[in-house]
Amino acid sequence: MLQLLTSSQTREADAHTIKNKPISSLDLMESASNAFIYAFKQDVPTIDSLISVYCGTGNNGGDGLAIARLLKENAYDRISVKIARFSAKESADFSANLERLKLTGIPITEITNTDVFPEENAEVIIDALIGSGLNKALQGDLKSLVIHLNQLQKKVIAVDIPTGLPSEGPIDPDACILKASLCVCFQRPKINFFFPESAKALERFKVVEIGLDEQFIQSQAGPWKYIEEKDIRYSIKPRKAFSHKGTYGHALIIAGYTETMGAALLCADACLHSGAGLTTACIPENGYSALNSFAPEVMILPRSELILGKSLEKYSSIAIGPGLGTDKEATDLLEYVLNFNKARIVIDADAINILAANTELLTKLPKDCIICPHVKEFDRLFGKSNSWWDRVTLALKKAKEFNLIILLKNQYTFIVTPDGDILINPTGNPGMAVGGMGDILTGMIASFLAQSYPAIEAAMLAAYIHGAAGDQLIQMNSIPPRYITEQIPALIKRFTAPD
Ligand SMILES: NC(=O)C1=CN([C@@H]2O[C@H](COP(=O)(O)OP(=O)(O)OC[C@H]3O[C@@H](n4cnc5c(N)ncnc54)[C@H](O)[C@@H]3O)[C@@H](O)[C@H]2O)[C@@H](O)CC1
Ligand SMILES: [K+]
Repeated sequence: MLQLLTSSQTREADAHTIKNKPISSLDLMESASNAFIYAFKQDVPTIDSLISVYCGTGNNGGDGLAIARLLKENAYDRISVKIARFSAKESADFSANLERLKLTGIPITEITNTDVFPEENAEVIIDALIGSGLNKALQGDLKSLVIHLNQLQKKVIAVDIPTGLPSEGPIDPDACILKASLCVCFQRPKINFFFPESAKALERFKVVEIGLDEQFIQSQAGPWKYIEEKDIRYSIKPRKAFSHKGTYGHALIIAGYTETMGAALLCADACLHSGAGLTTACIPENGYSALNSFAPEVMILPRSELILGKSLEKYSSIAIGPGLGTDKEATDLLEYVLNFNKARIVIDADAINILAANTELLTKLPKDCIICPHVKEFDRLFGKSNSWWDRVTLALKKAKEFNLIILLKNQYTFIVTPDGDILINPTGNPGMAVGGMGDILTGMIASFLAQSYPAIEAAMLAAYIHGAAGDQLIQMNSIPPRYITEQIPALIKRFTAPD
């Protein structure tokens, strides 16, 4: 997993690398600028593009100056540089790069006030105004410049981070930010890239290596971790020779209601496709024939038997919630499952809403229980938050308080653990924003739990593979959740095979 850094940790990583590699800070800036050029060339391959590089006077601006020079060395020769000089401060590496730039003949314009902006006919703007050194909201001249640049509606490529976006912490919905179509960021994505509010700052990002000390970065403390494919490969266990269905556990899916039986079917079917040895669905009687034709491998536990107190002893995992409804019977079922207290449980959808209406049940959740709310379910359960940063911070507090794993759905799903980690899932795409998608995910988690994966791994595997299945279908505008299920067995096999 990639350890993500706050801006102050990034500064420490820069300083550590400079001291111990060793490398001069000017050479590190050169390395960062070269890495930017590498990504830039893939995105803007046409060397006669008109490019304007907007630079502040700190190190982000220093990068901008070096980038302009290196672009010229890479045959892009229609470049101009605009320096926003609204204060007398400039960093040493900015000054050194300005001297180097002056030798290239690239035209340099200084913007010292915002009464008149220089004419701008560039097709591409490179944003090197402010980077991770942002320490307050944009205001005054810099804010006017950013508003002006946004109004030009050009393609903007940001260096390290879009000007005005904080690297971490709540994103003010009214903040003035230079909107980038691409951000090329250094060594690690910024934590704030994973929150929906960052959509106003950037459309996509690419991460480039600049040569910071990886061992130092990975040893940093902090909850934010980014899941990689190798974590999935490391975690997945191959099916063994001489194994039988009993080896892979027995999952029970308690779900479905007359109007929402489909949720139960999708959930049980996804559980089956994710490798559980046996899957049983506890659904109302009017769903039996649908289940038998949709997924004949899935067995049935009559809802009436469970209500009468049927033992749960034989199930290795239980999923409860998809399409369950929130009536008295559903509440009784959830309470019955929680009182059993031995199962490995995943709670979703209506069962989360039942928890929200009966918060005393939260104290009955067994250790390492997984809940997988979307944003509305989360807010209903734990109260409203003003920003995603606040919401995920609250999830961290609640995960510790109730000893539970919270899988908070988002384009980048957050898996928040009682040990204080926030694992960010990188897979998935907007085509997956379709009803029923969460039911698939819940079935997958139940399946991995049944197969004895530790709960955090079960959540991580399910989130990653669910998203990866969606990414395999990226050519579809919207993806019916059933199609995700079809992808699962082969994807698991692929991640099991040696890389
Ligand atoms: N050696 C290093 O430390 C490296 C730094 N790099 C670059 O350096 C950047 C960070 O540079 P700096 O720390 O110099 O900071 P920035 O260049 O991001 O910002 C410059 C200065 O602007 C001022 N400022 C902050 N918020 C402001 C606001 N709202 N309005 C007006 N002024 C404001 C601050 O005094 C800050 O120091 C990174 O984003 C990256 O682009 C890279 O060159 C890699 C190596
Ligand atoms: K920037």
